[in-house]
Amino acid sequence: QNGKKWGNGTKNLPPGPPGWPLLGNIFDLGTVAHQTLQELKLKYGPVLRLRLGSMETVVIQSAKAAAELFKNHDASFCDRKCLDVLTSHNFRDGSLAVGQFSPYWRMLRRLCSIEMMTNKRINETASMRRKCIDQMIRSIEDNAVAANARGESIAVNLPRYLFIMAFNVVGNLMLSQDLLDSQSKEGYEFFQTLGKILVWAGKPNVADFFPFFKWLDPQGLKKNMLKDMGRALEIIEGFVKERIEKHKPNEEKAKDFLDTLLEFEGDGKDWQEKIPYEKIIIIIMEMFVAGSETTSTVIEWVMAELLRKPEAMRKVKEELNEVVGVNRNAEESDIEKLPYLQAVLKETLRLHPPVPLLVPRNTIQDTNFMGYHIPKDTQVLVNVWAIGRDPDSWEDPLSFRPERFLGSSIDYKGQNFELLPFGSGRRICVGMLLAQRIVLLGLASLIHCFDWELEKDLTPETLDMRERIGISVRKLVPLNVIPKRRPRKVTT
Ligand code: HEM
Repeated sequence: QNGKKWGNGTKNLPPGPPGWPLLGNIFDLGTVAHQTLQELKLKYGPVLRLRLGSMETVVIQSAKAAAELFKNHDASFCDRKCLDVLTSHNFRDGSLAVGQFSPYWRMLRRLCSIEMMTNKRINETASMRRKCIDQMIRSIEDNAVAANARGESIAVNLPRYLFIMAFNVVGNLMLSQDLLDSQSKEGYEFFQTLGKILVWAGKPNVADFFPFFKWLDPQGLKKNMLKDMGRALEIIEGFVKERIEKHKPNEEKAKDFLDTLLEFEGDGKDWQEKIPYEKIIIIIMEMFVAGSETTSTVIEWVMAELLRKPEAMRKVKEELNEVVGVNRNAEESDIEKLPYLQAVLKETLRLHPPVPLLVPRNTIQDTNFMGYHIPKDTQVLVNVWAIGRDPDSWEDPLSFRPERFLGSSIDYKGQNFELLPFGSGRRICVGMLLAQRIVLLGLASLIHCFDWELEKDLTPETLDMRERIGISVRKLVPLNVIPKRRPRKVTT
């Protein structure tokens, strides 16, 4: 099919499988889309065209094509294609992540970048992250002690603890509050409701492929989303009201993100008024959706890879012993002195990017892309999972070898197109620097405080590394591991 002219017969659209009448290539996606798409690359090359029902889609699958997109065409590709379920309760209109490229989006993006992407602002909240990570370490230990006393296995379901930690970090940044402490019934309900929202948003929906089905909602996804998102927004609104009550004006308190949103009165450029209250609630909720599971999933994948590679785990521990020493906890200020741990994170993000196709883009105009015609309103997916495993970009791509990054300048900050777990360009993840801090300090603390062992019936060779699809790609089988306290002083 390469180079064949499609559609109106005059424009050179990218190649792709022929597909069924009406349905197009829906069945070509398989159950794990990023893996199936990688296989299609072998036949059709790195720029693939699919028709998903009535939705035109282009998939980018090589570092060279990604570089072309982000360096030369980012402006045409910087809108988002939005899932139908995410239009519930006008979510899209307030959202940064799936919002249309618009003055509102530009204003919000700038505001978030200042709050989350500048080292100065991130440094101001270092002790809060330390506190949330210490709480996690303590509760893993308490759980192990209690299980031991009951004569049960002390293995812990690690992703559960990680998710709670990441969720509380976001809660503190947004609202100066641990939402998941034992006191907060609403916090727990919000946490559970968010889990359901992630399920509804992660399921393929017929209404996205055939707008005609929107009103029918044959899978009931919109109905479920309306209910659960409605409840989640209600709970967030409750927290916001409570937090406004608590922080009286002129009181000396560290500013949180809610303060920033409430105080904003226009930027003299894209937005000249206050941010409407309903939008503030949506923005805060979105940060929980975008920031908790992604971050906790990465830590789980790193731990799983290290448990499969005892040699790499040993090197991480040695580095920590050398830099941090045995009598104190790791701090964020240690991170730059931990090059091996940083390399381990890069290698894990290369093999297990939690958002493997990035958040779908949408073209805002007809574009000539690498000699192909890409019409306006085409969904654009970038398969960073396939690019991370591409033998044209990586030597021995399927092996976990953190050493490949030692002495290399390749990073995941959007400039090296063979490694794009956070995307690139105008829509690059706005929480990237924050996520990096949480993940690296979380890992350093988990590994410095405990020796981790697999359960009796598992070996590094038999650890299950299959993927589970949702809004982020997690381990199908949650990592259950045994924490053994290292013989030294730990949490403060
Ligand atoms: C390791 C953890 C994370 C990963 C792997 C990740 C990944 C991504 C990716 C791939 C995108 C889309 C980028 C693109 O289209 O080019 C994105 C967007 C976004 N992320 Fe993250 N993310 C993580 C953590 C976070 C955190 C902690 C937050 C905030 C608390 C956050 C907030 C957002 C937002 C708001 C967007 C939308 C940006 C926009 O459309 O302008 N993310 N993230």
